[in-house]
Amino acid sequence: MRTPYPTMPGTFQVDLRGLVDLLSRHLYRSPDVYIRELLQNAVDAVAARRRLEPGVAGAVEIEVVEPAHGAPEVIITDNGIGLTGTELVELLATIGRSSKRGDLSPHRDYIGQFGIGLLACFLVADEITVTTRSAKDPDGKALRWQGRSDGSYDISPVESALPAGTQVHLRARPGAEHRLSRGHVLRLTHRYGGLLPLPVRLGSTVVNDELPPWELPALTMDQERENALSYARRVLDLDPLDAIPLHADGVRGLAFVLPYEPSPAARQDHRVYLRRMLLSDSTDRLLPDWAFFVRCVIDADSLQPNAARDGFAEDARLDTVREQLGRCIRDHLADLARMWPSRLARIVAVHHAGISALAVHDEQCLLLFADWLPVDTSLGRMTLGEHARRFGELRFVRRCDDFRQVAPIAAAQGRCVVNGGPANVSTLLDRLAGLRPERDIAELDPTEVVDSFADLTVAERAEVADLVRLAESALRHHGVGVQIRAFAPTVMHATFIAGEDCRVRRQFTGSIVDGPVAAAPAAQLCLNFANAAVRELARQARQGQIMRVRRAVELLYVQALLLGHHPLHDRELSLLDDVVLGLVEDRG
Ligand SMILES: Nc1ncnc2c1ncn2[C@@H]1O[C@H](COP(=O)(O)OP(=O)(O)OP(=O)(O)O)[C@@H](O)[C@H]1O
Repeated sequence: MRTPYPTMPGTFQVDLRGLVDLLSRHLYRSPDVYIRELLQNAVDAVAARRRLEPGVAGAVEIEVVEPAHGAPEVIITDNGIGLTGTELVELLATIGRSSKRGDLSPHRDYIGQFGIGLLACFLVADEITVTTRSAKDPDGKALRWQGRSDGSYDISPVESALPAGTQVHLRARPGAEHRLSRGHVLRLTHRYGGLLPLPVRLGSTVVNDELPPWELPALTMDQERENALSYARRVLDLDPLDAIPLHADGVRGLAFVLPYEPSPAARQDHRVYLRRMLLSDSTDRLLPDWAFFVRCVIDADSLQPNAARDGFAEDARLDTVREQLGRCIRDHLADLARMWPSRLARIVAVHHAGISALAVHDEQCLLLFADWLPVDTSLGRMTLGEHARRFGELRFVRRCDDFRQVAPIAAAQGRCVVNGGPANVSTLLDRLAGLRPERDIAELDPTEVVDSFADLTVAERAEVADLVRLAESALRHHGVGVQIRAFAPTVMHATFIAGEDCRVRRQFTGSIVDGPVAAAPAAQLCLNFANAAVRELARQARQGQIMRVRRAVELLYVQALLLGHHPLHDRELSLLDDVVLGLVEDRG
């Protein structure tokens, strides 16, 4: 009995339509890559011929035929190695077979390697016609291979004598006509082949008459920089803050410092060429993550493209190049610090958030940028370098809330306290303290600020004794003690002083008090004797205005909490409500 399946060993069949669909939907970003694949095959074919005949001058010609009726056609001709009959069958009619791969690794002279690039033509045409004559066989005839998107193909001899090389002919499939129009092909050829090192002509126009920006003639470094900056303006539509020359193993290029702060989550859209052929202008992961403030243009001849050709394969070589490119950027910035500090200051002003993130992990970077990083202080925003020049020692608080509380008091005393609250700042200051001990950088405990307040004289203490007693009894069940000192600014009635554990307790339990009221209060309300209203309260306390004084103290307590950005919990809200009600009813 016959089985419904073959019992002999078989070979895989490929559904070409399915494969083309896969390429167009999942591998390539756009059907326009067909021009890139054709150009790349032509350039590789010339490279292969040069291995055979070293002096040969390669050339690529593109012709677009736009008939009045009917679909446009594109013909691309090269004077490369060409193909023999056997190679036609083996290479063109076998998906995944490539002449450009060595046994183990891809050949360094070629851009292609996967043996699927030609299939990209099926994204825009139903039929590919390749007419070719091999340079390896001078007496051989030219051959024509016609492949169709249903997977069938024919090979036939060509009677007319043709020079060695290959011609690929495409007719636009319905719906893809615009992709084969002259204007579109010119744009694509210019985009993908604009820097190719052999002449590429479309009709009589040479498409690639430009040099890469890093090869433009320049007599001075300033001219070199100007060349790079004007390239960025013209080609990338970017007005960069600076241009950084890039050199790595088999890689040349430029990095442009973005004139705006990019989101750290944004892709790094780099423009990358492989052997002078544009792979993509939105390649990610070419630089270390920290370098998100630059956009690069590079040409590589040592890296392997990925199959989609929109970037490079993640391998050890890319790791090395990434590291080397990162070093170029870092060295350049170090040069700026020494020679053009104002240029560096402009860069840091725009990108300090990114640079701080980098400096957290990178000691050298921290030392390099430390003086240029801006920080908020009680005396205004300034760079760490300026701070060091003006104040010597640096004291910082870790949290923005502490800073808000301490800053007005410190400022009134002419004291410079740095806000370590924003992302990375206190981590950087901790690291800098270790790396540069001579800078005398240390954390300031916000409760220490009270130590700088003036103590009252014996007479003044007697004057405020009743107020202290009343205030303590009003705030005891909140776990808050009371002191009276004199401090600037005089408009400030009071400040709330709480250590970190008290703050945490407040945050999680809504109360400073942990269980029964503690013997020693965990936090202090420090009333300001230099403030006129507080002195008036002391007077009223002496006159026995108990309720009025209690209400005012409760109000000052809530006000001090708000000034210190401590969230109000039910206890304080109802206290505030009570005070307001008292005022409205005039119970004071
Ligand atoms: N213009 C050409 N001249 C000579 N040989 C060619 C030409 N175009 C294609 N070929 C041959 O056909 C093979 C398959 O081409 P294809 O573009 O599909 O893949 P590839 O260039 O080898 O690799 P990749 O998929 O990475 O582009 C090539 O390896 C090459 O041998």
